[in-house]
Amino acid sequence: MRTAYSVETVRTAERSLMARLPEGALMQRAAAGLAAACAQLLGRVYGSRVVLLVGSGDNGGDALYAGARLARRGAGVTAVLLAPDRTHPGGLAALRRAGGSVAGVGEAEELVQRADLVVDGIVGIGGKGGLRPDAARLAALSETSRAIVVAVDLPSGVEADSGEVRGAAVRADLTVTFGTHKPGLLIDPAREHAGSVRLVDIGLELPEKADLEALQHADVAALLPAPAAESDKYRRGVVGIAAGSARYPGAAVLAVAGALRGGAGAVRYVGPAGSAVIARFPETLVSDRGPAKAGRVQAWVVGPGAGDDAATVAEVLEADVPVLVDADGLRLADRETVRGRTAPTLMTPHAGEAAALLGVSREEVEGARLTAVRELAARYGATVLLKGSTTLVADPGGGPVRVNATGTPWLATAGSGDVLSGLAGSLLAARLSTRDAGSVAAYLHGLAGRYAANGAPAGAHDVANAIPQAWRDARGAASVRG
Ligand SMILES: NC(=O)C1=CN([C@@H]2O[C@H](COP(=O)(O)OP(=O)(O)OC[C@H]3O[C@@H](n4cnc5c(N)ncnc54)[C@H](OP(=O)(O)O)[C@@H]3O)[C@@H](O)[C@H]2O)[C@@H](O)CC1
Ligand SMILES: Nc1ncnc2c1ncn2[C@@H]1O[C@H](COP(=O)(O)OP(=O)(O)O)[C@@H](O)[C@H]1O
Ligand SMILES: [K+]
Repeated sequence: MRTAYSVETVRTAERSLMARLPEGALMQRAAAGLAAACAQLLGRVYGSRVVLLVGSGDNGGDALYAGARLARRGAGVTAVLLAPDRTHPGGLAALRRAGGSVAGVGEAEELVQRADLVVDGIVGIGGKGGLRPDAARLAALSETSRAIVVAVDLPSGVEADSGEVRGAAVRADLTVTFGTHKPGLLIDPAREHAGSVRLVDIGLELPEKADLEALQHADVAALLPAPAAESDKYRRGVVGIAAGSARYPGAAVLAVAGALRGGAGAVRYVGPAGSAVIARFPETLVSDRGPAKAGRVQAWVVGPGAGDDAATVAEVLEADVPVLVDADGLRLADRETVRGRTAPTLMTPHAGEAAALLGVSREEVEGARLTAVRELAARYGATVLLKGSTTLVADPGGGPVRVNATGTPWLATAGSGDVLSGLAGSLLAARLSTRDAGSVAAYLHGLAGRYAANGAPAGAHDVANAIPQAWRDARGAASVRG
């Protein structure tokens, strides 16, 4: 599991470690890791031109000590000081001793234009609010520079705890972060500013409960349902799909396509698109009765392509099994009914649907995904999976939010959300919790999107067809294969 911790937790861990170590030891560990990453990117350090953008805090100190290490290996290093009288004194002295030089903000543009490598030490976890004007100008220079840009701990200008970006922010090729990932490094829009992220271990001891978690192959492998010798289709779980309409029969077909690859033993379909579903997937159990009379299921999916069929949504929400609500179902579901359910509910909005539920704009949701997903989960008393460039899954009672890193923008294709809801519903029927079902489905769906697209456009049915490949890939990390 990859984990990320908030600034407050990082500060607490740093304080306790610093109390046990000689002064400056942590910063030396950080600077050594930073300098090594820079050297690797440069290839040849000797003779390279390095510009450090140095703010008045310890983030600037890291940049200066790393710059000193590069200068000792023959790089020409110049530090642009945002606040010359408040620059980290030890770092500045080290750079000078190593032969580095110092410049003012006025000289930054020319220096950055000629640089091979720019190191962003403007602000790290001590940054508050949007960047101040001088810092914002330096950040903007980094955006237009042809040099490699390495951010120290975080790209300056992004919010460490939320991934929000309010105004100018450095756009890095690589971010070298210390001790732990910060949530913002894994959530867009900040994630995009970070480029690749390298974690340098500085020995921090962090609590067990993280603020953000990202599943990895081995975590997914451990959660995937696998049939045992005594399994039959009912024991494996039956998922009910109440989706599609005369107008949108395709949504039903795609949700069933996802569900058939999700580990349930059988897929039951109710709704007006039965003939389209059976024509494509004859293994589906199609019922022409409503959800309450369709036969037993261990989980329901309701909403994809449902149009205005509020009655079916209400009927499904009455079932005492886990329910996944997606697409039109989100608009049609009564909030108090969802809150009052005793069995778990998983809601899967994209940013536009989340915005409508929260009464804010789509841009606001996209700019502050973490806040939006937590707020929705709290309002509905349900697990919420917020789709998009970084998919987030939040439980209503708090706890670590899951972030999915496997997706690809090729997934932004009509119907791919329907495949996801079928897949997640199937995992619910196979008895995963709403949080695990949502995050495992997002993981497999993202991976399937990569396999299906492989650098070229793919349709939603291609994504569904690639789920088994994603599943096998994730299971490859497990020790026992079935
Ligand atoms: N502690 C440790 O053990 C270790 C810490 N490490 C490193 O320390 C970093 C944290 O250092 P930090 O606490 O000094 O804060 P930092 O990120 O440099 O920023 C504060 C400075 O920025 C300024 N500033 C604030 N907001 C601003 C804005 N919007 N726009 C412009 N300026 C703004 C603010 O100015 P002030 O408000 O004081 O006027 C202040 O001077 C951390 O990210 C990691 O890199 C590593 O060495 C590992 C060991
Ligand atoms: N930029 C992106 N990067 C990664 N995944 C994306 C991106 N945009 C959309 N997706 C994914 O594609 C799927 C689209 O779902 P949705 O918006 O519900 O589409 P539809 O309603 O057409 O099925 C979701 O799983 C979402 O997370
Ligand atoms: K920085």
